[in-house]
Amino acid sequence: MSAPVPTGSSADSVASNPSQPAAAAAAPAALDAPRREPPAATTGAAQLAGQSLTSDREDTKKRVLAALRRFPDFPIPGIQFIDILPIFQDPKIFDALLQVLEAEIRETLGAIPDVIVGLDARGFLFGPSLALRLGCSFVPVRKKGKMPGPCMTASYEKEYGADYFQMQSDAIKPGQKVLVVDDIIATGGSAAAAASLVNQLGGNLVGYLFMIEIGFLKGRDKLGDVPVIALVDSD
Ligand SMILES: O=P(O)(O)OC[C@H]1O[C@H](OP(=O)(O)OP(=O)(O)O)[C@H](O)[C@@H]1O
Ligand SMILES: Nc1ncnc2[nH]cnc12
Repeated sequence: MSAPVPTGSSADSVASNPSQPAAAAAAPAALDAPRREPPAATTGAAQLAGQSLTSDREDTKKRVLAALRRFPDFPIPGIQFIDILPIFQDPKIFDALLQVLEAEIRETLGAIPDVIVGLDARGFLFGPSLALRLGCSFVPVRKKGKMPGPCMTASYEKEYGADYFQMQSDAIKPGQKVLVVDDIIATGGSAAAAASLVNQLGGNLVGYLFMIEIGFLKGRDKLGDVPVIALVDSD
C-alpha cells in the first residue's frame, strides 16, 4: 500500500551498483611508445578536470532535486506526488540531466546497451533523447491497448493502483542488451513488469535507470541482481 512521501529533499545520493566496473575511458597507448609518467602539470590538469566533472554531476543532482514539485494527495489520498515536469521546462537542466545520465550508464554498465526500453508515459520524456546520445534503439512499453499488432502483456501493481503493460512482440531481438528507463521508481512494480516483458521477448536485461528513487518504498528490492542506477533519492 501507499505511504506519503516525506517532504524533505535533502539527500542527493547516487544509487549506482558499486560492484559494476567503471568504464575505462583512457585510450590504449601505442604498443611501441616508451613508458613514462605524464608530466606533473598534466596530472594536475586531469585531476582538476575530474574534480570539475564530479562537482558538475553533484550540481546537476541538486538542480534536479530543486526543480521537483510535490503535491499531497494526488492522484489519490495518502500519496505525495513528485512532479518532474519542471525539469523539462528548463533546457539547461534537461541538457545537464541527459549528460549525467549518459555518464552514469557508461560508467555503471561499462558498455552501451542495444536498446533503451522506456516506460509509458514519463519514460518517454527522456528515454529517446538518451538513446540518441548513446546511439542505441528506443522501444516503448505502453499501457494496454495502445499499440497495434501482436503484443505481450504483463499485469502489475504500482504505488497508487494496478495496470497492464504491453510490448510489441517483435520489438526486441533475442539476446539484445536492454536497459529499462523510467522517471521514478516507487514500489518497483512498473519496472519489474517491464523487465518481465523484456525477458519474455528474449532480451538480455542489463540494468535499470531512474531519475528519482523513492527510497523508503524499497522498490529496487523487486528488481533482481542487475545494476540499478538512480540519480537522486527523494527521501
Ligand atoms: O514503482 P511504481 O510503484 O511502479 O511506480 C512508478 C511508476 O508510476 C509512474 O507512472 P504512472 O503509472 O503513474 O504513469 P504515467 O507515467 O503515465 O503518469 C511513474 O512514471 C512510474 O512509471
Ligand atoms: N509518489 C509518486 N510521484 C510521482 N510518480 C509516482 N509514481 C509512483 N509513485 C509516484
